[in-house]
Amino acid sequence: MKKVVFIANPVSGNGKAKKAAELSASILKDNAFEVSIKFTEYAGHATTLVQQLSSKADIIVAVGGDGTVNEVATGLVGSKTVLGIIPNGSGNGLARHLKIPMSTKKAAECLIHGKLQPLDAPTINDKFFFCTAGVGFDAHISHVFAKMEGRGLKNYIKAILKEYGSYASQDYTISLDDSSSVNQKAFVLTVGNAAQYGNEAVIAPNARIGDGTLELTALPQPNLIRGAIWGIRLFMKNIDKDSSVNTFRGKEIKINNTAQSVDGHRDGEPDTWEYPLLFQVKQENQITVIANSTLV
Ligand SMILES: Nc1ncnc2c1ncn2[C@@H]1O[C@H](COP(=O)(O)OP(=O)(O)OP(=O)(O)O)[C@@H](O)[C@H]1O
Repeated sequence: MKKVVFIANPVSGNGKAKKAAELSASILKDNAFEVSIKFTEYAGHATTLVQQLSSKADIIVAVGGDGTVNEVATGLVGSKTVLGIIPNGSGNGLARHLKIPMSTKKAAECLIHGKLQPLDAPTINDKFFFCTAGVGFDAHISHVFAKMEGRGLKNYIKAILKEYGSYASQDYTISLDDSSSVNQKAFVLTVGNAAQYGNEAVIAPNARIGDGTLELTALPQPNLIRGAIWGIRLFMKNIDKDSSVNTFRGKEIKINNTAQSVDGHRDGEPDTWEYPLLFQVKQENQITVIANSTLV
């Protein structure tokens, strides 16, 4: 009998994780899986729980958003235990990339009938990310959003509209693998392991989760019209086709700036890093995830 542990973040998705964990656990139990549920008690707890439990489980399922998925997946690096996801956040970028349904019942069925896929575990200055990470306006928004009361898409859009006019592009130098560096003035620099931020907003359309490379998308300072076009292109999944946008690809991406440190984001959660920034994929860190399709 396969052993499945659900790790649910009770604060994700405005508190709906308990119900989602219980419903999905009961569906797996009815299909002859041995199930248990653990709830996180603080930020970072999911990684500790996974490190304690992974040797006793076949599958560990993150019930939450990308922040919870990040913590569970981080704990799985170096183990053979498979990652499952019951999406319960506001963006659910990695779950959407994996075509996992947003309905809890269907996502639970996907845990039973889905396909195993290799998932790279890239790092930014030695901290893992699985979906996207980067610096610039989106990272700034993740820091502003973290200080707001309440979460959800509505608050996220509120933060974007409030900060848009006052945020200025920065000068960066970018080097890929062993190549020489290029100078890039950018409003947003996002590194994709998976393609999207969440909510089907695709910032790195050619990112593939198990191909051992990262895709960097650089957006210059936009005017209002350009910003609106990018908004449409994110959802049309073709931001890379815009003539103002530069994309880069590598196993190792270095980003530097004259500042000492920078506010970044890892899988949508705010983080602060020292320059130079090193985004890196290593084959030995790859884990396995349950997807709804092989086209990831
Ligand atoms: N018990 C807890 N109390 C407070 N914070 C927690 C707890 N468990 C986990 N967290 C933190 O909650 C944060 C948000 O979690 P998560 O990203 O899963 O949900 P979300 O913000 O609703 O979804 P999304 O990232 O898709 O917007 C994570 O950074 C995680 O570390």
